[in-house]
Amino acid sequence: MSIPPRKDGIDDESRESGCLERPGSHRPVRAVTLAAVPHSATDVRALLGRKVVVFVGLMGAGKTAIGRKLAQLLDLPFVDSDHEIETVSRMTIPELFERYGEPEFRALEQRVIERLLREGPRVVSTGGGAFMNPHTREAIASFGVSIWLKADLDLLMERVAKKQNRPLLKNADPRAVMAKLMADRYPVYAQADLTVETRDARRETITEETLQALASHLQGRAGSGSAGETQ
Ligand SMILES: Nc1ncnc2c1ncn2[C@@H]1O[C@H](COP(=O)(O)OP(=O)(O)OP(=O)(O)O)[C@@H](O)[C@H]1O
Ligand SMILES: O=C(O)C1=C[C@@H](O)[C@@H](O)[C@H](O)C1
Ligand SMILES: [Mg+2]
Repeated sequence: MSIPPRKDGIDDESRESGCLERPGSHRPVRAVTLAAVPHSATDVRALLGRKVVVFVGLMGAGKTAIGRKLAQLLDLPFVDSDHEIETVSRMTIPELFERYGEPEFRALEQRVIERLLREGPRVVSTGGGAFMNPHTREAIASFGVSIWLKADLDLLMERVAKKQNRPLLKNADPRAVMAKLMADRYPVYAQADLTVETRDARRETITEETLQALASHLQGRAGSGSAGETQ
């Protein structure tokens, strides 16, 4: 009794040698799948040139945590705009909101981010509302590559519950506030050059995924085609 042919029509010898024969041809074709080769941080740093990497997204998405790690990989300085605002004003963000109100905070945020963008290649993590300012968006588009770190509501709420330093969430129903911010802001964040979906995974994992998305985006600009882009 002969062994019935496999359903895929590939005989065992061809499968083991990795060689298939095209129907109607006698030229063997090697059946190998080329795995995508990950880009090194050094390559990505070179592709970046003078551009600033800018993280945008909602409170708790991990802009500060992932931005800092990505900066280490790229061997670039890291600046968090919220921290920079606190340094120049010598006040905490809750104090700034309380004493001067949100519009003053937003004006200072715009000035600080514009300065950071002009100071040369670096990784900048912005505060959650920064990208909603059209002037800031324009400046980021001129000087930087923007990355939206996108997260779902449960993850954001789990993360922001740990600290009480976010004035917008000082509310009886912070989850409803966050849901409203998602509805208002996600269409604007979607204008970022890249979107990286984040989740409950190790910081190193999300950082590596971000590095690879950035590499694909920058390569797409240098050559043809791109991956991991929003638009
Ligand atoms: N991948 C991760 N795994 C575990 N914890 C994380 C991860 N990313 C961030 N966190 C934690 O979640 C919290 C929020 O992260 P982070 O401060 O980086 O968010 P953010 O986007 O900068 O928020 P904000 O806009 O309020 O500054 C922090 O306590 C941080 O340590
Ligand atoms: O989402 C926002 O509007 C904010 C986020 C924080 O990073 C701070 O910039 C501030 O609490 C406002
Ligand atoms: Mg932050």
